Amino acid sequence: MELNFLKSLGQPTVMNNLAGSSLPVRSLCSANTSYNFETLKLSSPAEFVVHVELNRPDRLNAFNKRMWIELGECFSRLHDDPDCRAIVLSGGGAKHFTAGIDLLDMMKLGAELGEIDDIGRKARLFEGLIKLYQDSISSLERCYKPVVAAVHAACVGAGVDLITAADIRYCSRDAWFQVKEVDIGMAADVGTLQRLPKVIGSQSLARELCFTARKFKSDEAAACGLISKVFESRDDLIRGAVELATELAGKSPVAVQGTKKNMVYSLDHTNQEGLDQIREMNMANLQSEDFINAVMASQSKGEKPVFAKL
Ligand SMILES: CCC/C=C/C=C/C(=O)SCCNC(=O)CCNC(=O)[C@H](O)C(C)(C)COP(=O)(O)OP(=O)(O)OC[C@H]1O[C@@H](n2cnc3c(N)ncnc32)[C@H](O)[C@@H]1OP(=O)(O)O
Repeated sequence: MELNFLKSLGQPTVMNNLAGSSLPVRSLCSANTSYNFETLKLSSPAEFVVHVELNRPDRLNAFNKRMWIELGECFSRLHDDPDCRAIVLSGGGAKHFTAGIDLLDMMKLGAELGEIDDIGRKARLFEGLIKLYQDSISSLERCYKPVVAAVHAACVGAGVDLITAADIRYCSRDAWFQVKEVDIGMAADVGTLQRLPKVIGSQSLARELCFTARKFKSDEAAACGLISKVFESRDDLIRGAVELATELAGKSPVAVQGTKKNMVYSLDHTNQEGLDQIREMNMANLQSEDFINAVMASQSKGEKPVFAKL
């Protein structure tokens, strides 16, 4: 392949940047000790990979207000963290991925609402809360780093909202899913109704699942495209998700993050708008050293390119 046009861009050559270069490497945990959350646990199982665990196992990882807030904060910080290139999201503890919204927390909210007489003021409180919860879920989508959701056992209500905002979904054989909102008397309002039909590509099935709130198991989730891989056990699931995230973290962050940005954008734009956006983006990104290094590494034998942090 003719690479002179790349050299003419005046970028560094692959030799400077192949594996074994002296680019400094920081692990997320040692470099950034400020990821301290009450409801989430973060670790770094591999270089540039962050494992986020929902961490309320004694409440089946149900979403209380604190968890909604911390989730949004966590993903918005990972978006900006150059030591993070790919994320695994799982439920901590052996029992379930998540039991959905914390119903005790909702009852507390009911008591708070009881103190307010006026419907207009009650409505304003709800508006703020729903927006907060919507933004929390959308933070996965807004984060440029790919998110691999790893689901075991129950994934109920808000759990489905959460995983449909992830990029890739894996699960263990024992996983089951339920868009439970209708059965607690509400229309789902933090993402499932928007994202699930697009994820599974069937309005008919999505509406059936949302209207009936029926449970569906891992085999059906895989058959309809909600899940792209099923593992026999939870340990295998986490291993598989970390392996995938590690593979993604080894690739050019300019390329991977640009790909996510454009695929998310293209979900609710026309093909032409998507093409316009990627053209604008690649006007800059094709001048990145990542492009040159990746192309040259693909021509060399077995050498893995090393990419600078982003
Ligand atoms: C503005 C709002 C936006 C967001 C909306 C989101 C909506 C939703 O998420 S709708 C779905 C709400 N969740 C549920 O309805 C799930 C209720 N729980 C269950 O169905 C079962 O607990 C489950 C199948 C998840 C697990 O069953 P398992 O037999 O394994 O456990 P249990 O013995 O039932 O539960 C153990 C203890 O956990 C408590 N618990 C379960 N779910 C919740 C929850 N969602 N919130 C708070 N606490 C929960 C359960 O009461 C047991 O407590 P204890 O008796 O004190 O041990």
